[in-house]
Amino acid sequence: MPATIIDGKAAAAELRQRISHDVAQLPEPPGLATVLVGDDPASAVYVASKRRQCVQAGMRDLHRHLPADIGAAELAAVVDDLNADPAVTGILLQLPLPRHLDAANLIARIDPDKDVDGLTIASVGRLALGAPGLRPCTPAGVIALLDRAGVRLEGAEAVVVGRSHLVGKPMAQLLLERNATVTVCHSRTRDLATACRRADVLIAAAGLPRMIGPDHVKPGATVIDVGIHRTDAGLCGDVDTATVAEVAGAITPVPGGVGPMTIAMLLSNTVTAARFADRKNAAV
Ligand SMILES: NC(=O)C1=CN([C@@H]2O[C@H](COP(=O)(O)OP(=O)(O)OC[C@H]3O[C@@H](n4cnc5c(N)ncnc54)[C@H](OP(=O)(O)O)[C@@H]3O)[C@@H](O)[C@H]2O)C=CC1
Ligand SMILES: Nc1nc(=O)c2c([nH]1)NC[C@@H]1CN(c3ccc(C(=O)N[C@@H](CCC(=O)O)C(=O)O)cc3)C=[N+]21
Repeated sequence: MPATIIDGKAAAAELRQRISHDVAQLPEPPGLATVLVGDDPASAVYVASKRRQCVQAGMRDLHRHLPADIGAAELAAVVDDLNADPAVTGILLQLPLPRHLDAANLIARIDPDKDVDGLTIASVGRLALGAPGLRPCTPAGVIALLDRAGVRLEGAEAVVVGRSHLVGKPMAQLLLERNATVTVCHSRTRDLATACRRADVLIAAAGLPRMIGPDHVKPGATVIDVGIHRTDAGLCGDVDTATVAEVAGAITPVPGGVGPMTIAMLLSNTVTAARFADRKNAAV
């Protein structure tokens, strides 16, 4: 029997409804500052989508578009401005940055309480300690999607392919927090297919088009495809969906899977960050 398709678009729409409701309860609308440097076409599409959904949820869109040749000091000053601006409750620095800029340095400047991408050292530390904080959007979206699909994580074998700061590593930590037994694979993993076949829940986030085939999947497993690639034949993920769907129990499509959940979680983090700001103001 072919796999159940996990509908990320529907899950994201549901989540956005809840977020709009939460926004309406806040004393002030949250403000999201998306920072786009240069004109990478894929980044422009994602940022446009984030901004549109931010406005639809009743939040303020405080976008900054900066030239590709902006200097590091100048961009740092923009981040400092956004940190200091009380109307800005969330800051997202869209990656990748042009090559002459050091992303790690710039991310480190973001106020952790406004870090809606969950990428600052403070956010990473809070996640590692299980302390309250802002979690990276894509892994948080994957957990929300698994919960909604009724996938049990406690005691499950979870395998994550990829160990980036943006996706793989925080994904592994969130799965661990939910009491899964977690294996993390990467480019130096010796026998990827064997490692992946352990998985009750397989998360593909390696960034290689259709690299996960039916040989990587235990019959009945849940397969979450984080990858996103533009090819001549359209969008595809890291999973060869058509063949894997014959083996898996459930699978996320690309598009319409993890992508929409990433943006919904960004909105959710922006609401959380606005609550942090409220609490700080109340304490003053
Ligand atoms: N849908 C969404 O919302 C999002 C989608 N993405 C997509 O997810 C994918 C991953 O993104 P990101 O984590 O940023 O990518 P990175 O390129 O930063 O990381 C890729 C990871 O995969 C590992 N890897 C590479 N090749 C192999 C291989 N042959 N076997 C096993 N592991 C391998 C790398 O290992 P090593 O560390 O050893 O180099 C690395 O850890 C991309 O397609 C990206 O576009 C990303 C963010 C959000
Ligand atoms: N600081 C930072 N934070 C990020 O979260 C971040 C980033 N940089 N850089 C790039 C990746 C990629 N990413 C996606 C977001 C939405 C979709 C998405 O909505 N995808 C739709 C399709 C959209 C389309 O047509 O391209 C879908 O899968 O259905 C995909 C990918 C966030 N990223």
